[in-house]
Amino acid sequence: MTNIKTYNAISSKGIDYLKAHHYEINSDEAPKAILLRSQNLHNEPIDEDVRAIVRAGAGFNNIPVEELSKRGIVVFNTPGGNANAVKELTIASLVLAARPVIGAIDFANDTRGGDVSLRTESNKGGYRGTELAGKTLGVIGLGNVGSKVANTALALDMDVIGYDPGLNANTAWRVDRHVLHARNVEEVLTQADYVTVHIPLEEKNKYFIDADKLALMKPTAALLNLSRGGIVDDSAAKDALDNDKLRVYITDFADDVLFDNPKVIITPHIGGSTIEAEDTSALMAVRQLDEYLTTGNIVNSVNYPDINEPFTTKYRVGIIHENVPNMIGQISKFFGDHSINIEQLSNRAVGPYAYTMVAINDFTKDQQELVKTALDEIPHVILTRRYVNANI
Ligand SMILES: NC(=O)c1ccc[n+]([C@@H]2O[C@H](COP(=O)([O-])OP(=O)(O)OC[C@H]3O[C@@H](n4cnc5c(N)ncnc54)[C@H](O)[C@@H]3O)[C@@H](O)[C@H]2O)c1
Ligand SMILES: O=C(O)CC[C@@H](O)C(=O)O
Repeated sequence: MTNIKTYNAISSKGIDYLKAHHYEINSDEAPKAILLRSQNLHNEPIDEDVRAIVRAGAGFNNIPVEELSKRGIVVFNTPGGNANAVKELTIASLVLAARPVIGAIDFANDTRGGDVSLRTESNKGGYRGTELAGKTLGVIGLGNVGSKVANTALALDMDVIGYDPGLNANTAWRVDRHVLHARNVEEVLTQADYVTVHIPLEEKNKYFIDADKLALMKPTAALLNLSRGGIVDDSAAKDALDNDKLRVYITDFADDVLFDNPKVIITPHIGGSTIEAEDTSALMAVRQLDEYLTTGNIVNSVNYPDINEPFTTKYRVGIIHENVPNMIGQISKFFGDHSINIEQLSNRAVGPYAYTMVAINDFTKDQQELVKTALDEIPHVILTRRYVNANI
């Protein structure tokens, strides 16, 4: 049985799927894959036998992707699996930024005893808020979460301006045509009454919202961060709040500098914490993992290109290699030189890496042995795996 090591609370739907597909979980065997949520893997040794790491979730800044890529370990995430959950908490956060709901609930509870009705009615004036309708929402990052937030805000009668230079033909269609596309982030920051960030924590996005960007925002604006700690410079946000340059800051990421500030609302990283999102993300994760381990198909990898082909031959060889010239030539020559007939060859590259999948029907034991030992010797090949079609 293939052992999968897990971290964090993975939905039982995902665990049951693995068990039903002949995997064992956290046994004494060396693990072939790791399944996790927010566990920080940066300083953890990764077992020699590990072939894949799957993040049941969107953000993968807790995984040392660059180092794993050099070892041929495929890292997956589950894009969109929890986007609706984050969207809903973002909308709740918008409401909390517009109306003093938390203070009002505390006040209502404190009126216990005596003529409750009279006391609540006569003091509720302190809990008046504003409406979202007619205000401008700025959405930074229009991916799986940001596009949903932008579209939903339109339904709340907000004007929405979005910024995402990474949109492409496949992703832009998700954004409603009534969302205004900003040419730069400054346009969003200067115009919005509410700014919400939905971008990954990559090197280039560290402290993306810093003191300079905060200074561009309206002093009456609210800032929402349900992306990651580290995307907003929390100290700069605190300064802006303390100096009345920002009205309210709502974040899903606790930070010491933010506690005990009446203008801050902190939730404990619960954006994706719904039953539905945890089930969906875990199921996506384990299906992608099983598909890779049994067929070589790569779906939703963050470090290698996706190749997802029907497995119609008896065998396949998956070759992870660097994205350099003449790899397909050398790989095809290798198969030709050893009289192995290629039924189909797929190749895709992304950044410094590429993946080649070779489909084969007639494949003798000697040839299979040769592929295992000699194909890896081609310069720039990182690793080679053979897959056998159990249905043929
Ligand atoms: N709070 C939570 O529990 C929770 C849950 C899910 C996701 N997240 C976080 O939210 C992030 C976004 O999630 P998603 O599912 O929408 O990811 P996604 O990959 O679908 O979308 C991210 C978008 O951000 C854009 N982007 C990147 N850098 C940008 C920048 N500097 N300016 C503008 N746009 C930029 C990309 O082009 C992409 O379209 C995740 O990376 C994760 O860190 C948090
Ligand atoms: O797993 C979680 O609880 C959080 C997930 C979230 O941060 C994500 O990036 O998808």
